[in-house]
Amino acid sequence: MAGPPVIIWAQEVERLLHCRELVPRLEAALGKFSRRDSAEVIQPVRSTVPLQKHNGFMGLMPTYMENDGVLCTKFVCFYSRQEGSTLPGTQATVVLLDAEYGNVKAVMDGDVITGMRTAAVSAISAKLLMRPEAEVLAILGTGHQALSHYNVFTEMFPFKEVRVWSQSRQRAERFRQSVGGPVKICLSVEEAVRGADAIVTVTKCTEPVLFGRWVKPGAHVAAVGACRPNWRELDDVLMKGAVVYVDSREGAMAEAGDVILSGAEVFAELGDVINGTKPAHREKTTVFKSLGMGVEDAVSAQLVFDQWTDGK
Ligand SMILES: NC(=O)C1=CN([C@@H]2O[C@H](COP(=O)(O)OP(=O)(O)OC[C@H]3O[C@@H](n4cnc5c(N)ncnc54)[C@H](O)[C@@H]3O)[C@@H](O)[C@H]2O)C=CC1
Ligand SMILES: O=C([O-])C1=[NH+]CCC1
Repeated sequence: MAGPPVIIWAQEVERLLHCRELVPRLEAALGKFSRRDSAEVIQPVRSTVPLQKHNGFMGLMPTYMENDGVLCTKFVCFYSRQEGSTLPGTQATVVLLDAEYGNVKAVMDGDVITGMRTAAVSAISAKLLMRPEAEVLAILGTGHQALSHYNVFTEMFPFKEVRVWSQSRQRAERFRQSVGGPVKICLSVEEAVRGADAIVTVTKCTEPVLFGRWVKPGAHVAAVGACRPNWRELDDVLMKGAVVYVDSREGAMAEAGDVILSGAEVFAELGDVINGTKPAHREKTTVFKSLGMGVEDAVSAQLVFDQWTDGK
């Protein structure tokens, strides 16, 4: 008989999950996903339930990796909170199951996983699509994803300058104090992104905040917010002028307002580039439109579980 599930909360997940081990697993998972082989990955598009009364959504993200013996789902609730609200903007829980018995093996905090795997996938997009001589990184937004992206990007790339923009100067100051390295606070999006080689958009805005006319030709943009079909972070000029990569074509056509409303063509999935079936156009302006995938949570949770089981 199966034993009770283990519970692994945020501090433990944080201790066990590291970018250097996670990145190669995510690269492999993105490649497997893009092969569309059901023995490698079954991952339906996220089911999303509106939580109208609370101005939010619950996303359910199941994934089965038969060859790897990984069965997992994440529940993620995300909200558009009022300015000044002290309630969390995102809350996620990841559940790992035994595929043969169907019992739950582990329940773990999903916030640390969501922060780290999203930033790590954005960093993989930069590894593939950003110019190697990139020096300046601009981050738009100063919330949880901004922090995880700062940490992962500065660990993986030798940027000479990191700029940040927030709607509020106070939040930008708080962000600067919370990170381990130097950050230049910019008072406008334009000031932050002009001349930047890499731009990360991690805002909760629903209208475009990043305009193509400010973006340096050849820059790479990792667009992480705007995860609903009617939400935007990037304008049409940028979407139509760039080569657009996504994590999942089906996800992008169902959920990415920046893709759906601009009518921009999706050139490839990141997994196609990893598999060598589509080129990485580093010489052009590139956008990676990220929505987040269950397979990313599954490999992250399996890594945490394996480390936990090994008693690390
Ligand atoms: N692609 C993916 O895999 C994932 C995407 N997300 C999305 O990333 C975005 C950021 O998430 P978190 O950092 O967790 O949120 P957060 O609530 O911690 O931070 C949100 C940031 O957006 C800013 N913001 C809010 N409204 C804005 C507006 N109208 N214009 C400009 N900035 C605005 C806030 O000041 C804050 O800096 C959200 O849209 C979230 O849904 C989150 C998890 C995974
Ligand atoms: O992949 C994810 O966890 C999410 N994407 C959008 C909100 C949460």
